[in-house]
Amino acid sequence: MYVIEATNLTKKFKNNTAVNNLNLNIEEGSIYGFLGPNGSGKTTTIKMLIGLFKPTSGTIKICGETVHFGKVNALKHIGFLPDVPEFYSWMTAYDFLKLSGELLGLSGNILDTKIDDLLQLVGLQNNKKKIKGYSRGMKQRLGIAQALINEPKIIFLDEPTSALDPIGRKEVLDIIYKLKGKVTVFFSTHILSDVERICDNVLILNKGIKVIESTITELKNSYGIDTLSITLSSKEEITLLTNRIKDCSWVKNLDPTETNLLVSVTDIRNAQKEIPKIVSDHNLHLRQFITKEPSLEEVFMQVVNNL
Ligand SMILES: Nc1ncnc2c1ncn2[C@@H]1O[C@H](COP(=O)(O)OP(=O)(O)OP(=O)(O)O)[C@@H](O)[C@H]1O
Repeated sequence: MYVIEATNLTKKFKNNTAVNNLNLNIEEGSIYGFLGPNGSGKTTTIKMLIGLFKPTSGTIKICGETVHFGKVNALKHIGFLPDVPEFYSWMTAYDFLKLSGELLGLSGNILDTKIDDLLQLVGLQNNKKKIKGYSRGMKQRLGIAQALINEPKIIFLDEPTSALDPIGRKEVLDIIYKLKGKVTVFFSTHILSDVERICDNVLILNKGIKVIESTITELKNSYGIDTLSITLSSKEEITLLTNRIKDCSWVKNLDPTETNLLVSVTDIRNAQKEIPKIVSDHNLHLRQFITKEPSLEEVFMQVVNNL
């Protein structure tokens, strides 16, 4: 079942088309990576999907209910963590979640149990500090807890890891991953390794237009450039191998450094057959031969730069 459906969604700001004819069909329970460079229209899309921006044209359905700008009917299904979340800094995490729950009409033991579970989920269960003493990572984790307080079917996370250090990012990604299958996560970012770690499907947006939508594996298979890393025993051997293969049709790029050669190839099977043969024919000392999968970052750069 699709929990987010957008049809021909467009948003114009005067002459600037921030989102252009975007179609989305997002499956329940998935972690959906919404990728794009700065200014590509990610936040504008999210704001339309959650009813904060009125689309110039197009329709949106959340869990089957049409989103009408200014009406809250479909919003009961969603939670939202903005890119820069705001908190009452004098409160503790518990106080803040209690207030958030009460504003949504929750109370008593039900709310207390929910708060305990959420604090546990985001690793803030024993924290008695006021929010003003929180790190950015702790604030993002509290923001995720707040977005989940009304047991939404979908949470929208707008660049939740962008301002975090590697440890903070890992903590946030681990929490998001734990939600897999339980809540649909719509996760916008420009940090590609984060998407690679946790997302099922990705969409790449560029200048408001959907460029690609697929699984990460399909994306890498279709657009990735494979690389071979070859280690020999001397610089002379690397120079010889570089000269022998530089004109082969399957070589896209060569990057020799001392005893190592990185070869980007267009036809991995041919490269895997021919390079060991050349190494053997010239009696070179092969110390390492590794096939490196393309990273999502390389794929992204290729897709966006080829437009
Ligand atoms: N309220 C607004 N008024 C006018 N233009 C806007 C407004 N909000 C966004 N824009 C423009 O729409 C385009 C898309 O912006 P948006 O913030 O959606 O991109 P983004 O992908 O979220 O970027 P970032 O990663 O930098 O947050 C940009 O050209 C931006 O200047």
